[in-house]
Amino acid sequence: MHSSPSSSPDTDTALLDLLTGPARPTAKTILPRRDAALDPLLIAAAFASGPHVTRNHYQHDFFPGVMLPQPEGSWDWTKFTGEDASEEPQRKRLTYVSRQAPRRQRMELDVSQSGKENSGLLSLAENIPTSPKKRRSSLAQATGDRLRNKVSASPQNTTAVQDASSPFQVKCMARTRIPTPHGPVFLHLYHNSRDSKEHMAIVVDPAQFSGPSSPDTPPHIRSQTLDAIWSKDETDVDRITRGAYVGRLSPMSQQPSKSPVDCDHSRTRDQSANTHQVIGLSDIIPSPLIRIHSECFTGETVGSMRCDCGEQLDEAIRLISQPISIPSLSSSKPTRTIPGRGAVIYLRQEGRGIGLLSKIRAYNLQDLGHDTVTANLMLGHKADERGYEIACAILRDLGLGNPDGAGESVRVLTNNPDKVEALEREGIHVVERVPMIPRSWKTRNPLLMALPELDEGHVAGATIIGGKAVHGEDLDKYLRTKVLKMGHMLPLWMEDPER
Ligand SMILES: Nc1nc2c(ncn2[C@@H]2O[C@H](COP(=O)(O)OP(=O)(O)OP(=O)(O)O)[C@@H](O)[C@H]2O)c(=O)[nH]1
Repeated sequence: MHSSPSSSPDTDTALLDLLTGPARPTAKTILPRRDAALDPLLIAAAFASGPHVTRNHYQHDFFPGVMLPQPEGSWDWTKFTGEDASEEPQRKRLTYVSRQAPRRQRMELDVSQSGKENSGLLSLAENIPTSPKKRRSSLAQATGDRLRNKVSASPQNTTAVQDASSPFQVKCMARTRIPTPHGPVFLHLYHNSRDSKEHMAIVVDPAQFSGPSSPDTPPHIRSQTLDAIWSKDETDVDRITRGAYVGRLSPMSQQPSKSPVDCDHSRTRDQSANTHQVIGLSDIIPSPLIRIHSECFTGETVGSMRCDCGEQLDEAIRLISQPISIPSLSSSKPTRTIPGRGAVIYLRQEGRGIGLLSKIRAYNLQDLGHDTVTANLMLGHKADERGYEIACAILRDLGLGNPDGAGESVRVLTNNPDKVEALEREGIHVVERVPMIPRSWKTRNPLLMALPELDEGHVAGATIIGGKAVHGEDLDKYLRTKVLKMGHMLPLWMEDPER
């Protein structure tokens, strides 16, 4: 506002007040500061009542916020309630709900229960504590003999690892059909009595959609524990809902599977084996192709190019799904083709068993120049902390790897010699190791580029399911470390880029 030359300052102020109202009194005008900043400790001590308040109360946060690193006097005193210090502070109690059955109940698993359908493994496996490393030995030792007896008493309901020192069981809780870019698979979810993780089996066996197996076809790959009758009260709908059905499930087709005791899985397999012996079919039908795969969230879900795990999972399903040509036994019959068959056992052991948290830290150490192995060691882990006992129990449940019992030998997709050794140690009969050559190596290595199986469709792209080949500095380093430090059986062809 401009004041007119004729107006006085008083008139101007009066006019201003008229238009805007009188100036508000400020805190400064009402309560002028007379003193220095107050010491919050002194004030807290003044408010505290009784001699029981000592200086230790300050150290133990008796006066919340007083000890926080704030400028002196800046603590918000409106938060101070002035409560009697002799009273216990009211703490909000959280309610913890345990998924674990009481210890007494877990330990009471008895041979006497073994005749009872659905009594043992289900409750045991569903109530396994979440820290398997600490609990493993005590639970296994305490219940060892009882569980072993139990398994032998009801073989159709559980599949046990045959290692007497650490007996445990697996049970297929549910199965469903999953369509993939490579064809349909059956996803099986397993519980086990050693850890609380949901390990899985991805079974490739599309022949199951075409009806029961016949003497001149390989046996279907099915879970014995899934097909078992779990309880007397179980209805057909219950069985179908958990995946115990045959053929292709649809609104028009809903046929529950029979218990292995009734149709006898083992007999079916034995019969097939016998038939194979007579006509020599087992010699010409290759053993099912399997892969034991360890979870890799970064590689499989995020599409990380630090490793080739996503690609390996995809490649394994692709290779297992490839149709199999069977030469004819008689000259009058033509060569025939049967659908590919096998399984990926998907183990929840992220980061070679060290877990996702440690793996993420290991990646940062790798960025600092360390390789996969030294990064693990620097974090106090072993280079590889995985175990394969659960995988073997799942294989057995699926009738794989145990030709002496009711199963078939297997071919294993891996470059890792430790895996083959671990499977054989557990009694899995491996007839062949099939190498997993990284897709990018097939496209970049001049020696491998001529491979007839090289799929033109898999040239460049992402690493996740249905993806293509990728390569990069991190991945090259990762693969080199596998070959040079972990003994993976891959033909190393590229120069060390850091030289
Ligand atoms: N600790 C750690 N784990 C990793 C790293 N990269 C991938 N992994 C994990 O390694 C596991 C896969 O292991 P691989 O060595 O690729 O495969 P393998 O199963 O031993 O060998 P192959 O059968 O030949 O593929 C998964 O659990 C991944 O999460 C890494 O840099 N550090």
